Amino acid sequence: MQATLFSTNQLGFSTIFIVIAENCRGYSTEEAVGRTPAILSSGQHDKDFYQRMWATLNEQKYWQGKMWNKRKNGKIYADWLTISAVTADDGHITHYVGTFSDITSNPESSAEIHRLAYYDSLTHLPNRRMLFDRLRQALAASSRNKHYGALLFLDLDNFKTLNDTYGHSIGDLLLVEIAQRLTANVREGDTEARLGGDEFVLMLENLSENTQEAVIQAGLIGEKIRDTVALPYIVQGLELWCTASIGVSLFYGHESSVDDLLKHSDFAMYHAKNEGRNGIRFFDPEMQATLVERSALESDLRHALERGQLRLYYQIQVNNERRAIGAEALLRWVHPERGLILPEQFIPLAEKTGLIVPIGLWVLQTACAQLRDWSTNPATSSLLLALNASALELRQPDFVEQVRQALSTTGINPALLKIEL
Ligand SMILES: Nc1nc2c(ncn2[C@@H]2O[C@H](COP(=O)(O)OP(=O)(O)OP(=O)(O)O)[C@@H](O)[C@H]2O)c(=O)[nH]1
Repeated sequence: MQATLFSTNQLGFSTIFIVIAENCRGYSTEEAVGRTPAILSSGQHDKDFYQRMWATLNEQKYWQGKMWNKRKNGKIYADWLTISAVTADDGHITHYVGTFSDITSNPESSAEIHRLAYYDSLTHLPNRRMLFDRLRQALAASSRNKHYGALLFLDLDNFKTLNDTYGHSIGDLLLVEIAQRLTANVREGDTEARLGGDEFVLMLENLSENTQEAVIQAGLIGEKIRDTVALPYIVQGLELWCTASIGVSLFYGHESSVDDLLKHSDFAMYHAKNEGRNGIRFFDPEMQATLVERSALESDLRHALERGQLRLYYQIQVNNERRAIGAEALLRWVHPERGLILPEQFIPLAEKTGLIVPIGLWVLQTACAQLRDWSTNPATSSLLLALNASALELRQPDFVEQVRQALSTTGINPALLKIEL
């Protein structure tokens, strides 16, 4: 344990700063004498901390506690600080004397030092340094497993106005709430970090091996994050609204450096700001085009049902004697501009957006209606009809009820309907 004795005048300025060890936190005796202990200040303690310390010192003439300090080389460490106020005969404080003892090697302090070095003290999210470490590991993992990853750069919109309107401490509380929402909305294993100010980064790993799919995955997660951030917040009884602009770049192995990736996402985020904020922008123009195309398709898909653009085609199945024994219902989307769209192009989108549930219900009702029509004709009345349902539909709590209702409304023989996963 290294101890350093110091003495200051009433205003806290050092008159003597005696360095017992040869080298005090990197400062030589010549450098330290005449300076205040504030040269060791790490910026980790807020105004309140110092106010409380001075109040105790002046009232009780004594204070001791742990203080996070900074060495000359910038490294943060823990000191145990003991200060006594020295008084004259009439009781007024003439100066202070104290000792610093380096307690960095205490296990508890080491853990805290790690936290200070790698985590943001306001939100407790990983900081820039931790993000860069994780990003380096993620690039190495991506180069091994050949899966894409993505870096999403979020900057809150007009946060300065919010700070100016409600005050910095409300702004701080909002930043904490936003950090919690980010954490709740990504998968375990993904990293959410605060770079500082109103800037956050999400690092997604293990996206698809296929570029287009990875773009769509990152775009969907970006949209989910954007929508989640935009929901209202209640902070100290105030209802606050805040949106974020998001820039995205994908990574694949070591194709780009860590610095470049962050720059790319930042650059894309500025594009999102310029386009009116509360938006998502990919760094790569082709990826952006994929995202725009997917968004257009999604918005069209939302209307496809009500506009009667979905069709069920029936592929007849025959037995060895080439007699029809059943049929499989095949779903197609007849898009007014794009023509016939196959399920593999729109079912994943329907599943990700939840549209699969109303679409699945339509398929079920349409298939049952078809069976009812077939039941009136002896040539088709015993045909078995098979249709596909997605796992998401089966997980709906009212799925069984919906099937029961479709059967009873149409009055068909349930044995003729086959639902395949
Ligand atoms: N409450 C709080 N505010 C911070 C903190 N760090 C930075 N800020 C403030 O966050 C604001 C960031 O503003 P900018 O991102 O530059 O601008 P903006 O108002 O968000 O506008 P756009 O980014 O252009 O949408 C500034 O007013 C900073 O003072 C912090 O830790 N707490």
